[in-house]
Amino acid sequence: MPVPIGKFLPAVGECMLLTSPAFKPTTFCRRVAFFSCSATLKSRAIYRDDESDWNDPEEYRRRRKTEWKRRQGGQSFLDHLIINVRGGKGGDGCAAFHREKWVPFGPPSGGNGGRGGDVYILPTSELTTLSSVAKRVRADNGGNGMGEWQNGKNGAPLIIRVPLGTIVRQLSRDDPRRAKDEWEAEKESLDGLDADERKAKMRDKRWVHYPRASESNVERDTFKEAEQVLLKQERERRIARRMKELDEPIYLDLDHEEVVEIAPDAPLGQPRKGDFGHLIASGGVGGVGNPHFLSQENRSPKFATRGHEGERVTLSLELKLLADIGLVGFPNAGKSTLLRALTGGRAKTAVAGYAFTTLNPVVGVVRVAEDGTFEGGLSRHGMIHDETIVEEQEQKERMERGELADALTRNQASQIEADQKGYSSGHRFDLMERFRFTIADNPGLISKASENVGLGHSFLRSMERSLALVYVVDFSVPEPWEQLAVLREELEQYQPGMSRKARMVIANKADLMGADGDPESVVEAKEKLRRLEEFVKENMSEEGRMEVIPVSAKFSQNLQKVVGLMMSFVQEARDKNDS
Ligand SMILES: Nc1nc2c(ncn2[C@@H]2O[C@H](COP(=O)(O)OP(=O)(O)OP(=O)(O)O)[C@@H](O)[C@H]2O)c(=O)[nH]1
Ligand SMILES: [Mg+2]
Repeated sequence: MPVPIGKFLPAVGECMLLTSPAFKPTTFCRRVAFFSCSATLKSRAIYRDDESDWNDPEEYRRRRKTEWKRRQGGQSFLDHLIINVRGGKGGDGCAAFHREKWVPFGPPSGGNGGRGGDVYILPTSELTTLSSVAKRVRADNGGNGMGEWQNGKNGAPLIIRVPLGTIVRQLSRDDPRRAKDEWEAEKESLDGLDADERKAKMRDKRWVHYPRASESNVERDTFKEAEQVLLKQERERRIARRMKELDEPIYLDLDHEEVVEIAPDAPLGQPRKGDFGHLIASGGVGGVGNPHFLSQENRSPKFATRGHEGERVTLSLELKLLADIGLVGFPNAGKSTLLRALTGGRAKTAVAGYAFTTLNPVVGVVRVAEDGTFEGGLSRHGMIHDETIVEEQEQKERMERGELADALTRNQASQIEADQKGYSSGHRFDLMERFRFTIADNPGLISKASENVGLGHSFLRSMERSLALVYVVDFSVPEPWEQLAVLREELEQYQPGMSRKARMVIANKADLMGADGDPESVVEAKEKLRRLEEFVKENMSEEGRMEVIPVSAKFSQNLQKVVGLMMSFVQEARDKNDS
């Protein structure tokens, strides 16, 4: 039997909620009132710092998590990551002399150190998020040289795999998030030491001495000369590196998978160019063994050099999310609930009555049939999208009552639905599907987000590539248009012109309007909708005509229209991009 929810949505031409015969309208309405009330109260408590209950351990934990996220400044969103990369250190050269029977004073025979491993970055279609990328990456060190002219082995190259659509940028020197390079790190380690200690430490880092020869070595002219040469080369290397960082910092837009094709007639052993992707940090060169310092003046050099440190770079990785539509709204406006409703509960995004429940953008897929029916609207179980904790509790209770033992599987339920309606969700929808698009649910945006209030606004990066944006406002607050003005302002603060991408305003939680059945509150709700529409018309005309749609995400009401409009925005933008 169809049951109307509230009085307002039916009044604006909304459909009825179809329920199973076992459904009890009275309990249902009581539950609606209870949860919506608690949601509003809770959200207010979190908004105002002074009112929040710091003694509640659960709330305290949540606030700390949100605060941590905010301090990360967007670094810990899945689509943005800062990583420190280090090439492997070169292996040390060896100071040794050849010894064999009847040859007591053989020639110097220390081998050279191996090269440190290089670090490469490789785009691959096998990944879709940056979550598997480590924040600290370090390639293998080269092996040390050994006696009898044995050179150390080279460190293995290390490949960082990233999803297609990743932008790699090297952080500039003045960026506080950049890790120190090898010279800065050394300088820091010398802080607080006197001149002699510094010199000794610096030497120790660069030279390997034959056993018990270190003191005599440093007195010798040949060593002093070699040290001068080494320091000069190092200075030149440092200047060259810094110039390179300044003139051509790493910037890679990894949009295409690299297919390495080697000509069939290529000679054997030809290096497989591009196999590893793009070189981003080279490993340090290995140190040289003591034969390198053999000269007329020094017939038995008792020193060798250590391997160079590998290059250190700090990279910002940014994955351009490929969601067609981005939801923008205040915390608690119901963005996550809306995404769940549109995807029939398939998008796993947490819903709760406190601010900043969503900490990372989440993408869901909306599938639409020829006649405009969307998959989310078919799901019998997904009709009511309650808070995650409530759903879990219900599930638990059902399990304890043993109801789930006889419950139909998703496929069985789908089969019954298909028989009844001709349509069903899941794999069966594949046959009907004619159009699909993706929607990104985002963390809440609040006033002064551009000044890093709330979670800041760095997550908006994930919406830069969206084809269209949709505002979601909480229609049950006294003046929803105020939210709209703030959202628009914050989008502009993030990127001038970004608010022009907005195409529609969703006035969510419309079920709360006129829920008491009082005709006066229905009139009030209609008036509020009119004022919201007027506000949009007067203040947001730059974006073109924007529809204001009252919906109830929680009860999946009026979503058909929303899907229809979203589909047309996406289609239009795709056509434009193609032409
Ligand atoms: N009555 C009613 N409540 C809703 C509706 N949509 C969402 N809610 C409730 O509003 C609260 C917030 O919902 P969320 O979906 O977590 O809101 P959000 O915008 O994702 O919030 P953040 O992730 O914090 O930005 C929850 O208690 C929901 O149950 C709706 O249409 N009607
Ligand atoms: Mg959310």
